[in-house]
Amino acid sequence: MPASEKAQQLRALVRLISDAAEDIIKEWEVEDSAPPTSKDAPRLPSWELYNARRTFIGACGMGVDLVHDPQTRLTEVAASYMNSQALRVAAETRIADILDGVDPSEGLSIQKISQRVGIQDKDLTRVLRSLCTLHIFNEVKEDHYANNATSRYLVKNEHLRCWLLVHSAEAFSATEKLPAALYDSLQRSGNSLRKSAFQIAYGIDADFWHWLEEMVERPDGTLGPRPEREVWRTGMWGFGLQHIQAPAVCDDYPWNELGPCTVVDIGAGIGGMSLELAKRYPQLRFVVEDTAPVLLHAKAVWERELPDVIATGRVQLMAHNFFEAQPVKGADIYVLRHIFHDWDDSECVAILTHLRAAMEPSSLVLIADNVMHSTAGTPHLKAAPPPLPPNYGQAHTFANIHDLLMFVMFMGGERTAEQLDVLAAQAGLKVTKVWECRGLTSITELRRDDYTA
Ligand SMILES: C[S@@+](CC[C@H](N)C(=O)[O-])C[C@H]1O[C@@H](n2cnc3c(N)ncnc32)[C@H](O)[C@@H]1O
Repeated sequence: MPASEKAQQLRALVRLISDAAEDIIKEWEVEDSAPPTSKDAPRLPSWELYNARRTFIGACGMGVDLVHDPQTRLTEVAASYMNSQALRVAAETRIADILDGVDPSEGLSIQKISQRVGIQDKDLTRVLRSLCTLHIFNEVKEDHYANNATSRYLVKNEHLRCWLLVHSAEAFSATEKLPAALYDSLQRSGNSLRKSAFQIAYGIDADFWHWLEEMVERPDGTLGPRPEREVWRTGMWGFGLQHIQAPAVCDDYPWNELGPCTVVDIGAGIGGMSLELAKRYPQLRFVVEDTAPVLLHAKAVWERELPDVIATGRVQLMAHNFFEAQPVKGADIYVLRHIFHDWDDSECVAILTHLRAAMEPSSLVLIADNVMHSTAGTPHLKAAPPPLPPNYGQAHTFANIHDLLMFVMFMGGERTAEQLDVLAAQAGLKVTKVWECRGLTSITELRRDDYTA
């Protein structure tokens, strides 16, 4: 690229960064004047903050690409797993907890940290210096460390700690086999003949979920649940789903504009999404569907959280296999949150076909999943301001990571709205709108293909 073109691009990026920064500061001030109402509920950024953030992050990322030496940048990307593993070590050894309460101007010596975590001080230094360079922890003076604003989030925060381990332990080992899982994909037709990268890495036929539920021998010789199970329960289901993946699906779809409606929550788990909707939107009724064992757990949660809703029948718990005919006919809304990304295309079409058979002309299907946005853009999603690619470039990184994570662990994956539309058409449905939500998960609305507004 000629220097004049690069200069033009760099100036445009710096302008974006500068404008976005002012918007961010304004929104920080607004946030400061209204402290969070609950420390447990995810705090949603305003749309202004959300958009300014992704513009800022995207523009910084694109600026780095523009000004960095390309060969060094490629090398850094190729070796970026080192950062992941450094953070994993810090999470496993609870370094943020060790630094809690330490004088931020003095820090704690590497020798003292090293004694607490059981790693040689000069080796641990490598880990901590890598993280400090990424603005996680502070090296306040030579070989003395303290928490900073980012690492402080990890202090006594078992949910976040486990969420980080979900992404850096088994998923890391599985990702090493991503090339192996890809390179033989043309030789094998149909997912039933293929193994996930996780299965290849662990040399097993069982899928991840069966592996996770296995009983294993503990150090004392007795049998017990795999320790990883608690990590996934605490990190994924107890935190990440609500706080990081889908913080806004109950806010950014116009639930409050629906009249009295029946929402069928398919593969609902304990019905976390319906539970949240039931608390906020009293006009909605729910059918929570999953397998019978999961519903036992769901019943206990609903009885504890919303006993009236269960007693009055505003929610019904119904055992149902989503590969069989849908028992609730003509519901207003069928919602599937975080279901499709677990399944192959043919299985998603089978699920949709059963829904199509149950739908009235006015029924809706809402698919709540990560909607992939490519750098080529799509009319379904808001495009970033130029010169950013339409998907906001590096601000979309986590979506791509998550797509690959679903693939390596479960042979699943996330889809674009266009890919969903192709599946919908095979089941007699069509994508009518994508409701973009703040966070990873958005809502794609499907209607019958004979629907006219
Ligand atoms: C990733 S979880 C999503 C749970 C929930 N929708 C949420 O967003 O919290 C997938 C759910 O699908 C359920 N599931 C898997 N296969 C199923 C089937 N054939 N029929 C019904 N539910 C199924 C699982 O039991 C699990 O609760």
